[in-house]
This record gives sequence, structure tokens and C-alpha cells, in this order.
Amino acid sequence: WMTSKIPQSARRTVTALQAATVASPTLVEFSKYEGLGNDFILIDDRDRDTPSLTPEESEKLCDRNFGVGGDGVIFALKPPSEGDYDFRMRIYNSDGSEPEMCGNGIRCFAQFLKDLGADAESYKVDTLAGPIVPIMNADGTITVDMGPPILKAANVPTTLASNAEDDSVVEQTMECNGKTWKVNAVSMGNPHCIIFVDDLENDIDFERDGPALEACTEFFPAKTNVEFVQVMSDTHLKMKVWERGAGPTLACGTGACALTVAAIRAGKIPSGNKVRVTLPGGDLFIEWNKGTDNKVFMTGPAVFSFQGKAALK
Ligand SMILES: N[C@@H](CCC[C@H](N)C(=O)O)C(=O)O
Repeated sequence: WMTSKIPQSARRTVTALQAATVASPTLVEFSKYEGLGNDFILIDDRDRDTPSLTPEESEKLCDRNFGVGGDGVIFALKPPSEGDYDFRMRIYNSDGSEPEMCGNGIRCFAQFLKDLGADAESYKVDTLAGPIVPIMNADGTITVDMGPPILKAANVPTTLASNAEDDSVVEQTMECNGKTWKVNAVSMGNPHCIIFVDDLENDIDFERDGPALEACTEFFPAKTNVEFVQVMSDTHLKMKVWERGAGPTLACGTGACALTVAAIRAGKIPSGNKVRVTLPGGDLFIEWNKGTDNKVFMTGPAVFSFQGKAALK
């Protein structure tokens, strides 16, 4: 009797709504991982050459209210046919832009592959920043051979005048956001603007200075990740990061590598040590083989959080 009391026109509306509700959305299978709280949606695209999601779809999935939530989406792809690679990694930032590399991301990528059944001790991964090699440690952490830092100003890229050997930028003066900064420019495949401060909590207006420096395309034409760093001791650095394309994150692996290199080059700490970098989400350990093979090694965790199917909206 209930149905008979609903007017004909309203019944048509209800039927239309039901049809809309039952129309099945496209579902994406994903796994979620984090490295010191820098969190990523991992997609198993090992049968593909290119990502199965567009930058726009990735941006929607990263939304923390309407999607899964994450600082980026990482795709595990088929290796290129040449170069003896095991896999290819591509990543979109949470705003849909595509960076060349991601340090915490590649540890999550390696752990994801391990959880999918890969059992090698190390992998040669093709990235837009060149070959990167994650090494699986017995204690569950992952060490990554990040390759050599890129110091030449034009290759970072920065338009700041080089003021050191190798055409690099060390403690160079830069005007941005109405302030004068002492800037160090280092690329780990992706650009980093590193600023040393005496007091991380009081010397910067993080929420204003971070985005202003990120978008300072006059000096960093590809935009830049921004790291504010306090030197705690010869082997301990503390940092806050404002990431290009993602904003404030709890950790940045390429950033930790870049700022360690910058600290050594600026004479803030000696070379030859393993450096502990404290980020908002925890610690990474960085070594720069300056003077030998010039490579940077990063060690830290990568942890599975959850997996599921998400609607593509
Ligand atoms: N969180 C990452 C860096 C991700 C890329 C960055 N936002 C960029 O656009 O360069 C890391 O751990 O390195």
C-alpha cells in the first residue's frame, strides 16, 4: 500500500535515482604505502608501458576527502626493452604534475613489488631521473642508490647565478616573497631549493614562504621543492619540506639527499659521515660518496597501509 500512495511522477524520479545509484563506477585496484608518512597510491601496471591513469584521475584519487588520499600516485610499469632494467616507475604528484623522481616513493615501489612476489635483493628501476637502484635490507629497511647529485645550475634547473665551482649555486642571494634568502640549488633528478636557518620553528613563515618559493619560476623555471634546514650537529640535520606539486608533506627522500649534499658543499657539516636527517615523519639516513663514485645513498622504511578498489569519479 505504501507504493500506491507515491504519486506517479515521484515514482519515476525514484526509479531514475536508483538507476543512477546502481550504475557501476569504474574501479581502480590500488595499494597504499607510506615512507615516514609521505604516502602513495601504488598501481600495478607491470603489463603496461605507460600509466593506466591520467594525471587528472590521479589528482582525484589523491584527494583526501573525495578520493583515497595520498601525496602521489606511483605506477609499476614494464621495464624498457633496453638497458637491463627490472621495472619502470612513473609518478604523478597529488596536483597531477609529473616529477622526475621520488625518494620515499621508490622505497614504497620496491616494497610493493616485494609484496607482489618479487624476491631480488635489488632492482634496477628506470625513472625520468635515470636508473635508480633500491636495495632490500635484511632488517626490512630499504637503501636506495640515488645516483650522483646534479649541481650545475642550468641542469637543476635554476637561473640563479652560479657562485661556486662546477657552475653550481651555494648560499646564493635570492629575493622572493618580499624577503632575501641564502639559497642552495641541488637536483636529485628533481629540483630542490635548500635554505639553512638557525631556528626551524621561528625563522620562517612556512605556510607562506613554502608556496611562494615553490612557485618562484623566475629563479626555478620548473618550480622547485623547498627545504628549510637546521643543522643540529655534524651528523644530524632537521628539515621541513614544502613539495612542488604536493605542498607540505611529512617527508621527502630526494629532499633529504639534496640537503645533505648542500650542507656539505656549504661547509655546514663535514663530508664522509652517514647523516641522520630528521623530517616531520621520522628519520632518513643519507651518505654521499663525495670524492669516490659521487653517488648518494638513502636508507629508510616503506610500509604497507591498506589496499582496495577505488571509484574513478
Ligand atoms: N616526496 C618525494 C618527492 C616527490 C616529487 C616532488 N614533489 C617533485 O615534484 O619533485 C620524495 O620523497 O623524494
